[in-house]
Amino acid sequence: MSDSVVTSVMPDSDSIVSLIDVEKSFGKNKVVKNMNIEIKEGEFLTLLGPSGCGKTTTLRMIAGFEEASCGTIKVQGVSVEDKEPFERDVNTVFQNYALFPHMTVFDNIAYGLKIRKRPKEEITKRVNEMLELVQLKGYENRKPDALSGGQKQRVAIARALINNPKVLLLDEPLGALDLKLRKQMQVELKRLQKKLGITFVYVTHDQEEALTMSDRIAVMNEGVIEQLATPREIYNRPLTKFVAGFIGESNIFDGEVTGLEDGILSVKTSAGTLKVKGEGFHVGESLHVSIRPEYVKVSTDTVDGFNLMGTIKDFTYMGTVVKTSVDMKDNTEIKYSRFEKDEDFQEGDSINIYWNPERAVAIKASK
Ligand SMILES: Nc1ncnc2c1ncn2[C@@H]1O[C@H](COP(=O)(O)OP(=O)(O)OP(=O)(O)O)[C@@H](O)[C@H]1O
Repeated sequence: MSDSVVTSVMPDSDSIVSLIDVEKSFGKNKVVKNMNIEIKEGEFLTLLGPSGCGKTTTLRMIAGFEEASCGTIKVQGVSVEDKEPFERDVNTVFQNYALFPHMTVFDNIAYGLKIRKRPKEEITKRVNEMLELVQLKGYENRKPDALSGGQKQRVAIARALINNPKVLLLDEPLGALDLKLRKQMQVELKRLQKKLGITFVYVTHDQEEALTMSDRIAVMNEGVIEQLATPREIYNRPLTKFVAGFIGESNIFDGEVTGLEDGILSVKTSAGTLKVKGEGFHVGESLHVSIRPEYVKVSTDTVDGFNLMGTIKDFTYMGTVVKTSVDMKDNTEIKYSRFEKDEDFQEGDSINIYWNPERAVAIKASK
């Protein structure tokens, strides 16, 4: 991976979990490659990426359910290779809740303290605190079967939190919930994490969920971290073509630098010429340019530095925004979005596309 990704890793001093050159292979299949992450105490860090990119495997290595093929994993500065999962100061919440079906809510939550043989009064007090925390007071005598998906997940979270872990590992914890409940639980979980100050390492393939909840996101692709940064940075300054395409919606062009002036690059693409702000590029260099649909502007006149002509294909009403698709001469499609339909234009109209070059992102072709 690039140097710039490595330098965005936080210093070791305030990290609670460190992955240093961690790799994992199943047979000949290397599914996690050269992974370096420093997770800070109290941080909400999300591993985000498409199915099969190695998120769960990474989480399972931190938890101790999977052994790293090489590299070092530290929790609170101490290497955990030789420690069993229960000896690590981490707890895991799974997508399928993994509750004990024959036990009541109370007993499920109490489980971690019971196996540690804590006094009865302490267990009752702590379980009641947890019930309050996850808003399940009154449900203590129910069995998991008599709970909704959201309630089951709250029990799973309470059960994981009762031991006061330093780090909570969450593997797609909201994956089984319907959209509305999922959104509600996202807010609840984030609030809970802030309130308790516990470090969360969260796995999801849902980019919107990651953007909403995380302090930082590690975007993974084929076992590699492509970018590790804040949601805002990831959204506004994607470092690779993959990140630009995976997070939110983007129009992505492949092109070549034909000129540069005051930090603005002129770029030739098969759809036409365009402008983008970019540093560290030279004339003749290949690159990708990414522009979000909300920043694309249209005009009947040509705009200085741009020669992106297209024909409006259709308008799609998306609820809050109207998305317009434009056919370009190279058979690619550019999308732009507005809160309301642009009354000046109709399907079939020829238009010029342009944008503020500072809103577009120049990405090195090697990435
Ligand atoms: N025990 C195993 N044996 C062999 N291959 C495995 C094993 N566990 C995972 N893999 C493979 O490792 C790769 C990464 O899997 P992993 O579950 O970490 O991906 P993921 O990003 O969490 O995906 P998803 O979002 O679908 O859960 C996949 O190709 C998977 O098939």
